Parts: sequence; C-alpha cells; structure tokens
Amino acid sequence: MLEIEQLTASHPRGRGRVTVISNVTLRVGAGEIVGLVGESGCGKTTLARVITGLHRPDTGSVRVAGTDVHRLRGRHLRAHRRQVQMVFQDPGLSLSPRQATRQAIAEPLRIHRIGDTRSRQQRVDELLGLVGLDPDVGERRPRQLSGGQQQRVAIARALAVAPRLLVCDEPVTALDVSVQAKILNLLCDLRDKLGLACLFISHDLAVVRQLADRIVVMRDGRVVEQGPTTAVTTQPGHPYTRELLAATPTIGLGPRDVAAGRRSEIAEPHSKL
Ligand SMILES: Nc1ncnc2c1ncn2[C@@H]1O[C@H](COP(=O)(O)OP(=O)(O)OP(=O)(O)O)[C@@H](O)[C@H]1O
Repeated sequence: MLEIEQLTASHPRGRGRVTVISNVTLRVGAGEIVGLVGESGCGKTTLARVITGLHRPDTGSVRVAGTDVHRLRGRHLRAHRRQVQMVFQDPGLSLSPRQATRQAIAEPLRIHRIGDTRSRQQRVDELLGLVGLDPDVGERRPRQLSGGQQQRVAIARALAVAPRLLVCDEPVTALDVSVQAKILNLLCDLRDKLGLACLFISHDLAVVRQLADRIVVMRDGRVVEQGPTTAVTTQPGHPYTRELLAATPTIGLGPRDVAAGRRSEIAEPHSKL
C-alpha cells in the first residue's frame, strides 16, 4: 500500500537547507501496522508530511497503492489526500472547539463532496459505532469529551473518507496509559475489520511493540533497522535498537498475543474513556 524508496528530504535552515531524512526505504502492506520509532527530532513527522504530500522530498519516491504521490497535481493530489489520512498527537488541537462530534466527522465528507446530508449522517452513525462511541457523543463538543473520546472522534473523522492508509503521528502520547491501551486495541480492530494499512509513529518502543507487525527504527533521519516486531525486539541487530530496548519497560503483549485475541489484556483500562 505504501512504498517509500530512497527518500531524502530537507528543511530550510539559515541560507541553505538541512537534510533531515536520508535514503529512507520502507513499506507498509494492506492490513499491516508498521511502527516507526525513533527519538524526538529524528525526522518522523517530516516523513509523515512527505507521505501525505504536504512536504516535497529532495530525491526518492513515495508510492501509495502504486501511485507516485509527488507527481500528482490538482484534483489528482486531492484524491490522493483522501486515500491517506492522518491522526495527530493532540486531538484537542486537531478538532475545532466549536464543532459537535457529528459535524466534525461529517466535515471531510462535505469537503470531498461525498453523499448527501442524509447519507452523511448515516455514515457518521456507522463511524461512531466503528470507533466505539455512543450515539449521544455525537452531540457533544470536544471540551465535553475525555482525551480518549476525542482521539476516537479524530480517528472516526480520518476514516470518514475510507482511506487506504492511516498515518498516526504519536496518537497516544498525550493520553493516560490506561486510555492508550484502548486506542491501540481500536487501531488493531480497525486493521482487522477494514484491512487498513497503518504507519504508527512514536518515540516509544514500548507502545509500538504492542501493536506493530513490523518495526522500523530511525535515528538522525536514517533507518538503522527494520523487521518483524518479534525479531527487532528479541534479536535487535543495531546498537541503537538495543539502547531503545534497554530503556523500555516490558509492558503489554506482543502482536502475536494481540492476534490471538487477548487484546483486552494489553494493560487494559482501569478507567472508562
Ligand atoms: N518546518 C521546519 N523548518 C525547519 N526545520 C524543521 C521544520 N520542521 C522540522 N524541522 C527540523 O527537522 C528535524 C526533524 O524534525 P521532525 O519534526 O520531523 O522530527 P520528529 O522525529 O517528528 O520529532 P518530534 O517527535 O519532536 O516531533 C528537526 O531537527 C527539526 O528541528
């Protein structure tokens, strides 16, 4: 679903530019969750912006479902943006304080001119159910929702236009640990139900290992290691991965346990969302 080849990207600094992503190659298959992990400033968000078409790379390519994103213009680029949706760290910032949940979820449908008013409302009902929110949440504004509920709304909004790839940039970093587990379980469910491809970006290997099928480790804009989660976390090949693991508490379950349906045991919640 996502194929990144030899990607290099930079930002302006002073009179020149500084390279923040160097020769990154990675893939995310349909129905696969790939965790991208690395410390703050290693280029994770820049990579997410390149994937969504918001930041132009210097060299290399990004293909989504076989289409080279950075060759697209105009309506083709807008259609691409439908296929790739993002979920951000702070749902409080990504949702408008003035919009009730229903309006927030329906907005992308309106912008992309999908359906009429009635079919959009039906779709909103469906999406509320899909992300585990009660119908009455539809009438509330963000400040009347918990952080976990807000992130569920942000996920429903991202799913509204039926994307093929979800890019989640630190989606649980701002949430309590008990709420984090529920959101991670939700993303696993969505992968299973919708066959969604997901690039899950985090600085936290303890979080990533709980849901990713594969892990990509980035340092200073380069991929230093990538492979199946079990291999990367039990037999890390790069000293930096070993450093990250040494700093990681052994919490939660691995992807096999998740696949075996024991999700509710992933540090599941002590508090209701
Ligand atoms: N708009 C920008 N202009 C100039 N430099 C930028 C810009 N955005 C990011 N950078 C720089 O690019 C580098 C990578 O930043 P990026 O946000 O991609 O990393 P990150 O791994 O997502 O970090 P964090 O987890 O802290 O957000 C950093 O050195 C940052 O200062």
